[in-house]
Amino acid sequence: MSAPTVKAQTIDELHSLQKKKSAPTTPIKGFRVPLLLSPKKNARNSSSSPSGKCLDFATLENVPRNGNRMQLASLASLTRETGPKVVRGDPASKNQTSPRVHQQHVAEPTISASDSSLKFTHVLYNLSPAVDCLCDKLIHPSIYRAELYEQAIHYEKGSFITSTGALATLSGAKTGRAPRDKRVVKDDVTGEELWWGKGSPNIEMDEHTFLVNRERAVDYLNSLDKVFVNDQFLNWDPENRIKVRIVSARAYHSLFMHNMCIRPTPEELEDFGTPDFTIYNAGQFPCNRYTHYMTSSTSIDLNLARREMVILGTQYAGEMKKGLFSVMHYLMPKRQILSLHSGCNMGKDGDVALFFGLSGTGKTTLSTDPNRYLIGDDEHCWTETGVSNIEGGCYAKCIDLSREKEPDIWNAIKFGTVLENVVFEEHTREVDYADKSVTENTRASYPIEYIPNAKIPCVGPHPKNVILLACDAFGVLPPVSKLNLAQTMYHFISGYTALVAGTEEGVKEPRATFSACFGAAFIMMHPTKYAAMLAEKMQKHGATGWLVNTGWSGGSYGSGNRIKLAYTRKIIDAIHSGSLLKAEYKKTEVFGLEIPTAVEGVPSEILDPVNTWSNKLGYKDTLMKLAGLFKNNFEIFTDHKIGKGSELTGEILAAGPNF
Ligand SMILES: Nc1ncnc2c1ncn2[C@@H]1O[C@H](COP(=O)(O)OP(=O)(O)O)[C@@H](O)[C@H]1O
Ligand SMILES: C=C(OP(=O)(O)O)C(=O)O
Ligand SMILES: [Ca+2]
Ligand SMILES: [Mn+2]
Repeated sequence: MSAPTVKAQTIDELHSLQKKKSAPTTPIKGFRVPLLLSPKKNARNSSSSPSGKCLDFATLENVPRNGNRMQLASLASLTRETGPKVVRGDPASKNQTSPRVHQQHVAEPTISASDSSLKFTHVLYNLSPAVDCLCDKLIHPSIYRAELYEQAIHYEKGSFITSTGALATLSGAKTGRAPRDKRVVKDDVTGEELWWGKGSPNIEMDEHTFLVNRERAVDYLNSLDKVFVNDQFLNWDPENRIKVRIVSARAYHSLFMHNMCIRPTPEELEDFGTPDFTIYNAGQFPCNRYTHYMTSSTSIDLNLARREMVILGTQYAGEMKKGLFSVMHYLMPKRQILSLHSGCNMGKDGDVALFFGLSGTGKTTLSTDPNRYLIGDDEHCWTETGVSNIEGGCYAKCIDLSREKEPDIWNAIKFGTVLENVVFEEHTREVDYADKSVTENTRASYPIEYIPNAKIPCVGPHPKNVILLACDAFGVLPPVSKLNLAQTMYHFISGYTALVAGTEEGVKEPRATFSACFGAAFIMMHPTKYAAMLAEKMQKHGATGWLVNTGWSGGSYGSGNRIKLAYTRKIIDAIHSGSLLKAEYKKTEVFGLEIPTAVEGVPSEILDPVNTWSNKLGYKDTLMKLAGLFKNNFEIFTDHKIGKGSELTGEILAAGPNF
């Protein structure tokens, strides 16, 4: 589970991985991305520096509750009265002669002032370098995106425009999340409310250490000439919408969150007010590993009481998205709303399906279905009235992406899309999606409206089908099984998948992962809390549970093959249409799963995995091995009750493998 890191030893090496040196075609001298901004060697001393019209950072408490002013407090140091002066706009902007500042009090320099209080930090707010208030004119999203492109290309090495117009970026040394470096402040309240200890993703830190890291991040951000501030929303359910602010140092991060969160209208931005939650992303700067609770130079720190998150030592953008998801996993259940690590789509008749699954199991691929409306690919809420997407964008894996198999995702990779860690051909700027030189975890982040069938607003009625995706690299789980409620709960709490480890390490043996609620890295309370809510909702609304293996068939990884995406799609079609509910079923040994004898468009012999293995003994051994892993994993849950009565709990315990 450790964070994927990049294979390069130096920054230059990393950057050389990104571009493929093909045989030279026509040498196009000087063909590079044109510099769209007026370059200034020393932006700080440029004409943009205002004279005397700047302000000190106020502390959070001192700031007027006013949309325009709040943002200037974003970088407040908690320990110093004076600090860098904040101005709005791009320091390199030509026409920016006297930036307007949004607070009247002018700080008197004091003898104790440090150098940082003498400098300016420019805030690019929901990116508009224009100094005038952006609220009085309609700003097209394309302008935001173009400005962020310009910032990235001009200032961030490794940023390029690909042949389809996407922004290729590098996330640096970290190319995946770092769950072991996540810390959560344990105080009187969270100590009681959250899930701590074995199996829990919440590793404790104290308030003081949080403030140490917060100060480190804020000082780093303050030392820069400019920072980006995004004010956006989470959750398409208007009654449970959360206001988030992201303060970051890179245009890449700002564009990523612009795509991933819900984008406010200019009117909403004007009335934005105080955010409910703030991220300080100082990912280029490490934490001090001698700080208490730190075990590496990376730290992702969550403080629920302060409603803040601090990121140090990782530039992987997914930390922000999934960090906010953790926050929702705390806030929503407190309102009796179930938060879900799932994709979600809806048919023409309004039938909604949820797709649960760990990373790489197919949530994004299978919820993005040209025949259905996409509600969202990764994070949802289920309330008394139905489902809502938490996000405003999608984050697709793009390793081996093909136009033919995943046309909607392919076509979404265009201007405005952030393409992380992909390799492209130097002259044509065509991306080679098969190339894993930088990482296997290559990603595309795009606004949800880039998918033609997106359902805007991203809400829908109660789900009819709950699909649990497992990518079983052992190759013993059936391609599809119909689950009763107890089995659904058993598999939901287990959260199984087995992927193959990094291919280059020559790992032959698949590695099983059990991640409670198919998202143990993100849940904040005990898994049974979410499971009980899911059981209650599925029962109430008559939803059917399904287990779909998107992994191996005909043998484990190494001898078998991954089930063809086209077959999985046929299986999913049959679930959606209701035809699979009426199929004929038989029960498997050991796992006791109900499997259909036929599915339209899928060869019947693959439906029972035993048929696909030529080595029958090998099949049985592998099946027993997996069953044992399930049993071991479930041990920590046997003492917990699900829901009010003990009946369901007993049924759930009995719903696992029997041997
Ligand atoms: N049978 C299959 N079902 C689903 N995905 C498959 C299948 N075979 C290969 N894949 C690939 O597996 C990956 C699934 O990733 P993705 O949908 O992004 O996962 P998630 O959103 O759950 O993290 C995609 O790259 C997809 O092309
Ligand atoms: C973004 C992530 O989610 P997923 O792989 O589920 O799409 C992640 O786990 O970093
Ligand atoms: Ca995802
Ligand atoms: Mn996904």
